[in-house]
Amino acid sequence: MRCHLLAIGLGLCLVVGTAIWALWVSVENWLPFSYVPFYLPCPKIFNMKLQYKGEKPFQPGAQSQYPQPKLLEHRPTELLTLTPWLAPIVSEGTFNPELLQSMYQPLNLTIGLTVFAVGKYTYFVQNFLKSAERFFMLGYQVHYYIFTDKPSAIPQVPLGPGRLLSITPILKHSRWEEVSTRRMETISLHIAQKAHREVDYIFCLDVDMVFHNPWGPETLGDLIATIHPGYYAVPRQQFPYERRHTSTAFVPEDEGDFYYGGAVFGGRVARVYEFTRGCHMAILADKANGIMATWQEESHLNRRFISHKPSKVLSPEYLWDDRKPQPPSLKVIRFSSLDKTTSWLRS
Ligand SMILES: CC(=O)N[C@H]1[C@@H](OP(=O)(O)OP(=O)(O)OC[C@H]2O[C@@H](n3ccc(=O)[nH]c3=O)[C@H](O)[C@@H]2O)O[C@H](CO)[C@H](O)[C@@H]1O
Ligand SMILES: [Mn+2]
Repeated sequence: MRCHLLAIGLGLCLVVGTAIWALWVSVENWLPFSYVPFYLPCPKIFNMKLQYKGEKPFQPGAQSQYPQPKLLEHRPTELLTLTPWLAPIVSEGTFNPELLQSMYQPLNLTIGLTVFAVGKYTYFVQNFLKSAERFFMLGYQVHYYIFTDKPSAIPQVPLGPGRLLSITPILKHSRWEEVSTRRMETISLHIAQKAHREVDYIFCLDVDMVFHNPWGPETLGDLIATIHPGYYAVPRQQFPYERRHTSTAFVPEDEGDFYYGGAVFGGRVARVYEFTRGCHMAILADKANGIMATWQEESHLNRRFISHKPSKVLSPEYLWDDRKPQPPSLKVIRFSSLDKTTSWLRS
């Protein structure tokens, strides 16, 4: 009798258990799919096929009178001029500005420039823009894209003909690391939503910097990286790459070409879209694991440039630091970061 009762009891438990499980499975299927907001990289936009502004055929320019290039001439500069994957390294003396101007000007190109000014960093916008109006891509159409949490704090700087400025309001994140890191996400979304229809090339620059000398078409290329002024003379083992295996930005000791700065990168708008989107995905993966890379998006940028080599590399002329004396190997400083009170700015 007791055996019978036990068997019935067990059977009942089994039936009830199965019923509860079946109910849970069906309820789970009914529940709407829920994302944690940060993990949501806007799937709709990322799956869109972008219709870019239109390919410009590259045609030889009109100018034919310029100094002859000589194969046997000694090196044009003390700096390396070519990477091992045959990308040019741009520095003074490696190019003829007039020749490049005559080749690129007829193409009627539009160059985008993204700058972020969140919180107290709006303080830098005036000098950044004034200096850009003097030196950045003169003679080309330029579209400045300013991202800020305080549009009213963006000063009116007179712009030359063919030069436009648009302001996109963004949220202020409380931690400065987050502000800096989120740039990859914002830039890729902005390219997908707008910039891919408006510009041919796009540069993404820090705002706490000023132009001191011309920045022209020598900087144009598919994917552009810039050598960081702090690490151009340092062995790769000492590069401040992310060294934790748990991060997607991890770089082993025996890998890496140059240490690139997060303050200057760019290229053809389609390539910058892919690049920033890739970095953003990697940042999201880290975020999911509770990791912030050592140098935030700069660590991810460096990781990505190892597997997605830049087609052109800018020398530290294009990313200098005013606190450092100009070394004899650099003939000009074109763009340089200001000495700033970091604790005040980031507070
Ligand atoms: C020498 C040095 O230490 N360089 C690192 C530092 O550069 P920086 O000290 O140059 O970083 P930063 O303070 O300039 O921040 C990067 C940019 O983000 C924007 N911004 C940042 C914070 C903020 O509150 N509001 C705002 O608008 C702004 O455009 C700024 O130029 O930090 C970066 C973070 O990615 C990189 O790791 C750099 O390697
Ligand atoms: Mn900076």
